[in-house]
Amino acid sequence: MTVTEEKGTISIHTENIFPIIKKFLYSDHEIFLRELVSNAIDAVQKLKRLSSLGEYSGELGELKVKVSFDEAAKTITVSDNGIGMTADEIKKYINQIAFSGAKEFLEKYKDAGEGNQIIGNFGLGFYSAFMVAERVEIQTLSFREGAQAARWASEGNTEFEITKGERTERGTDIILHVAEDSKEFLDKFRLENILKKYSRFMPVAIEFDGKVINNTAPIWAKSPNDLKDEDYLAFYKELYPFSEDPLFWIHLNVDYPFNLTGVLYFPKLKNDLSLHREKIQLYSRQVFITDEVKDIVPEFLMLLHGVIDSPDIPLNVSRSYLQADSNVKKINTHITKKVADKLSELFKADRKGFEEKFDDIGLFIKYGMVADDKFYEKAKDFVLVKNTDNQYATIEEYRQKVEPVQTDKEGSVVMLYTTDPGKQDTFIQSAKKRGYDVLQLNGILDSHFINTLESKFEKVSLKRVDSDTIDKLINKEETISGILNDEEKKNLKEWFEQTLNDKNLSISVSPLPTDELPVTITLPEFMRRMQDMAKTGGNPMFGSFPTTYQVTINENHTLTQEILKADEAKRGQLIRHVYDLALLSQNLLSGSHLTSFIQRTLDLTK
Ligand SMILES: Nc1ncnc2c1ncn2[C@@H]1O[C@H](COP(=O)(O)OP(=O)(O)OP(=O)(O)O)[C@@H](O)[C@H]1O
Repeated sequence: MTVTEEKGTISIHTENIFPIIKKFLYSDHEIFLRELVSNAIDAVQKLKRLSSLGEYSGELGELKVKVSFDEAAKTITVSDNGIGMTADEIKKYINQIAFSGAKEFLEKYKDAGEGNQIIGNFGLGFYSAFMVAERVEIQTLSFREGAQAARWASEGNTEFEITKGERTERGTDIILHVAEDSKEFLDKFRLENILKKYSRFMPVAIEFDGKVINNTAPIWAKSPNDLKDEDYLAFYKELYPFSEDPLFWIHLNVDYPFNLTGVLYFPKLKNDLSLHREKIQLYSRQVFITDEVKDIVPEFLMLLHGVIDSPDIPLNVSRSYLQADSNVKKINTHITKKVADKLSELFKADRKGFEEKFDDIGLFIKYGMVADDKFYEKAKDFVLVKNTDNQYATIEEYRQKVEPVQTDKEGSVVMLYTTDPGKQDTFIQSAKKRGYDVLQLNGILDSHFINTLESKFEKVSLKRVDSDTIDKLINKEETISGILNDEEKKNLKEWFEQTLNDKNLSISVSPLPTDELPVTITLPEFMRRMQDMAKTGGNPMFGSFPTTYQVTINENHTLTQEILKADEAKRGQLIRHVYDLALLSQNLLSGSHLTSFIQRTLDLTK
């Protein structure tokens, strides 16, 4: 195994791959360091394996990778004491394999066509060194007995040279002679930052500037049995130093049919979902790949934090391809199932604790239910609803609870809800007086959640408590009799129309219980829903429909009798007054209307 000097031409057909690669990976030049450090780590781990298999009997020594730079000489060096290479191996692995990776990249690029984005983290391996170096040199000594040190150098074109090398100890130095336009990398902070970004959890010690920069045994690579809560919390702090503690976490550990490890944390969700996105980091065998996991992790799971590590996620392809990849799909399904199982387990093991956490995790669960049918199937048994007395129930528990009182004449269970207990109090109280229960559904996703529930639960509908008068809210067989004749009703309706003079009001006279307000203003459920959906991403056209409020005059109320009896002047005053009371009960009375209401009230008590 002696090194014979050689010059040669690397066998690829395209002479000018390099400028193309350089151009298209422009924004990601820094990954050269990830690739070279990964190779160095592979070389160390291969040696460890050979040693444990008994194929290498020499001393292992302190296995490590060292990154250094020399500003004056304009070099960056990645050294390892791994298996090294013989001259023949350089020819095989570097000349053929490394450069064929580059060729493959070019072919993929051609296939993808101009407009198609190629994912930045294409594993270009060794060749990526040429994104920052005008010349790359390898000094290496193989672990094999009697091996001779070898040196390889190339300028990134298709020519290379191999000569005798200088290394006296087992391992490899990759020396980059940094190009003029990449001098920014000859900087301690820059290099340290890149190393921390990509190599923070790589499995072999990496030394830079006199210290080890990585944690070689992050918790996701350990067995859950060996870990305590403190370990998970400490790791969370390590990942997100300024965040509040997470609520709980899931340790992923799959060998078959794909390889996946990781820890996913449930953060305390704030109503602004965008704050929580893009926090999952994707690794491949402890090498950081990306924190843009958009197409790898289902949308709703992106609210989770933590780490996913899988060598089975293809990274060297375009994003549209990634979504269709069968491993990615399996991984998605698996994670979704694990997350649902964990929540179900928490619910069953500690219902009270689950209820206490529900305000923080409810948003996440509902998001999952709206977005993913499989998740819905599991979550429907543990998702909770909370009523205005702050009591929690599952959907089924709640359905059973309200069924006796809140079933309408079609046999549908009508669940009532409020989006604002303060503003809708009058309506809540009148519902409660009739023995109805009212849910609080005021989260940002609740309008979608309500639609999902209605589409999945047969004979269940949800209505906002102020969407109709109490008799029609839950339309039962029983009718309340009215005390007015047709003539009186007709007059009332006309007087109201003339006095209020607003074409957005649809006025009617109805028999309501005497303890209801004389006038009730409601916005029908369907109309409000169309508006809500338009606000949160539905068809915006619905939002521009004119809003018609229903104004219902309670013919059984004593004040209505007063209106009928009053002279014209008093009648106008009373009509405005009962209408203002209706507005007031919904917190809708403001400005000059409020001022004249106060004045009128004072006049009345004179
Ligand atoms: N530091 C090193 N020590 C020993 N062998 C190395 C070292 N660096 C590279 N090699 C050899 O060169 C080969 C080609 O490296 P390259 O990084 O281009 O491809 P890869 O590591 O096989 O794949 P990829 O980087 O795309 O995951 C490696 O497979 C390895 O055999």
